[in-house]
Amino acid sequence: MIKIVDLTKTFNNHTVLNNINLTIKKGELFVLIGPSGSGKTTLLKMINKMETPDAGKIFINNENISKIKGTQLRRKIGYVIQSIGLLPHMSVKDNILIVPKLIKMDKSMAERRVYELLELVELEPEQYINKYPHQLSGGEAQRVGIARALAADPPIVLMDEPFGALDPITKSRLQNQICQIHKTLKKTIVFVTHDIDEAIKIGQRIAIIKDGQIIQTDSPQDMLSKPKNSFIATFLGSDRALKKLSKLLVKEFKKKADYVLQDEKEEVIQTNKKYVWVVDKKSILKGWIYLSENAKQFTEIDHKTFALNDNETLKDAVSKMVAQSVKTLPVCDKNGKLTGEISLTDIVTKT
Ligand SMILES: Nc1ncnc2c1ncn2[C@@H]1O[C@H](COP(=O)(O)OP(=O)(O)OP(=O)(O)O)[C@@H](O)[C@H]1O
Repeated sequence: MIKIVDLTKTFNNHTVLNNINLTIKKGELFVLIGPSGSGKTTLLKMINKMETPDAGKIFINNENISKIKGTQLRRKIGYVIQSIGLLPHMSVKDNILIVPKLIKMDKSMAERRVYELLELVELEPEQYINKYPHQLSGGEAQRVGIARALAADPPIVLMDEPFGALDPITKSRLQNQICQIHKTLKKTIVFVTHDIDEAIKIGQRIAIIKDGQIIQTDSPQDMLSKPKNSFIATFLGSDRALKKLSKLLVKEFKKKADYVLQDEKEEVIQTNKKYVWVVDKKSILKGWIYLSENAKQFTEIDHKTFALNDNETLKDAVSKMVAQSVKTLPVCDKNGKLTGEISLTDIVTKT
């Protein structure tokens, strides 16, 4: 959908982007990451013609954007920036309505859209619609910024370090929201950040840019498994094996768990296994039995704190194993029903 061909940009004899080639697929959440000054913002701004290239071309849906007027192009591309850029004298509603008004969207449809979008970014419409930017927290203002970028239903949204200034908890919530919005609306999102954890968390593909050149483009998993060179490996961090685990879900790695019914736990016989899970008649996890050569020891457990659920990551699994000093953990559904188990050996050998 967005094709960048041999793109070069120079500011005052300094080549900021050097022969960039990149294709971003339709509906993809694509992350551009790199050190400060590496040219990320400049590249983003060229996609919506806020900057013009010195050489090279950009195609959107096979159309060369040099043939499209900047103002016209920008109405079809949402743009979210770190400093948010909400107009201070306008209410939340009027800020969101800026582009719908410009494109002369039907008034009642536009107003309905404001409600829909505020709900989408999890801001209660009645509570926020008439507020002014100075009455919002940083996270709320950023969510209004996202709603505004989506107001005219653009197929592409560019996001330039949108969560850079937020505290870690708000940042994490908004990252989850962006992933959810991306899943629901299926927009093409180009997201600039210099936070590698953010890139790995939200990106379907990541391009790492350095001194105006793209060094590697890959899915987070592939990049973490096979960094192309030492710059990428350093950029990904010495804990990149753990980061890789943060992209893998328990449900994809769990295996069948052996169990006995609570009422029959006295009858457990020795096997070559060191333990067996204990469940009640409804398959709710109640504990485990440690089986040694000459003893059987039952330990009661609370599935809420001890077990994993399907949507936790393998990083969560390892962290819980370390915290609980065990090498295997049960996996339960939300009611505590045992659905499998996961072992440290499996994590180490299969990832
Ligand atoms: N309009 C401009 N005029 C002159 N130099 C510019 C202009 N815009 C950007 N630059 C320079 O181009 C280089 C790349 O800037 P850019 O903002 O694209 O980097 P970035 O990777 O987004 O950095 P950061 O992560 O710090 O935001 C920098 O050296 C910057 O000073």
